[in-house]
Amino acid sequence: MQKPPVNSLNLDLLVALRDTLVKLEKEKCKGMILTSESPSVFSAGLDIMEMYRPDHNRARKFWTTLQDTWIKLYSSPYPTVAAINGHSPAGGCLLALSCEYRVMVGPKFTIGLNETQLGIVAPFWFQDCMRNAIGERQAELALTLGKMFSVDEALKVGLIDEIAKDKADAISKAEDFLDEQSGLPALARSTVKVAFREATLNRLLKNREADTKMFLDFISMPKVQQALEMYMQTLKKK
Ligand SMILES: CC/C=C\C/C=C\CCC/C=C/CC(=O)SCCNC(=O)CCNC(=O)[C@H](O)C(C)(C)COP(=O)(O)OP(=O)(O)OC[C@H]1O[C@@H](n2cnc3c(N)ncnc32)[C@H](O)[C@@H]1OP(=O)(O)O
Repeated sequence: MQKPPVNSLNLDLLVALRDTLVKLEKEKCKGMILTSESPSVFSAGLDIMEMYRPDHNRARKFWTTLQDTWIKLYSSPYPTVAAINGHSPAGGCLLALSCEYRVMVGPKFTIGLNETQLGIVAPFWFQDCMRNAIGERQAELALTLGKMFSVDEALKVGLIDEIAKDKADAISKAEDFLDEQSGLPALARSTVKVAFREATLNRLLKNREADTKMFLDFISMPKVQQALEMYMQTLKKK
């Protein structure tokens, strides 16, 4: 990802990500490493400006493109690794969680689904991804608190798989993971992957329109708009 300053996921970046994932699948990609050009941020998550005082049609397109991107990434037949070389809150954490393996550069960055802290709610499929990685108990604790994990905490709870000392080390560890996968029969590998992920995928596939409506209704609430405005001001003041 290369959208300075913080790889916030606006409609343009999501379209680019989705189209890349579609292309990789068509071209029978052997493996993908998702990382960031920024030296300190993997992705700041959804672009708050896409939710603040939104145009209804654009907001719908934004959300359905996010759903498409997640579905493509989560169900990709080829192996995927997140080389998390910076902070990874909310939607950034979702992207990492949707890969098969996570290597994160330590020690100073943070990762987690922090939505509760902003007065917004992580959608059920964000929650499902966290639950699938760290288990029901730890996911409930993390999501209700909107907890951002340090790299050590993330490793301990199973949110990431390995710690790297810098980006080059993260890429090298990610390549080791991909090398290990490359010797396996591709169809067997991808069938097992999709079997593990099917229930989570189907939950969104069967409820896409309801999920979109919930998002549009939610961001239309004056209280939510107020919370987003205050949050943007805090970020700008910083
Ligand atoms: C019942 C209801 C059910 C369902 C509801 C449905 C849906 C609701 C939607 C829920 C989903 C939300 C998922 C999300 O992803 S929300 C976004 C959460 N993201 C964050 O909280 C991250 C915020 N950013 C930061 O913490 C820091 O920026 C970060 C640590 C990433 C980097 O810090 P750094 O010091 O390097 O940079 P900053 O100076 O803070 O930022 C630089 C500029 O970038 C702007 N910025 C930062 N983050 C965002 C963002 N997410 N969107 C838009 N813009 C962002 C920041 O304001 C700075 O701008 P300038 O001051 O330079 O103009």
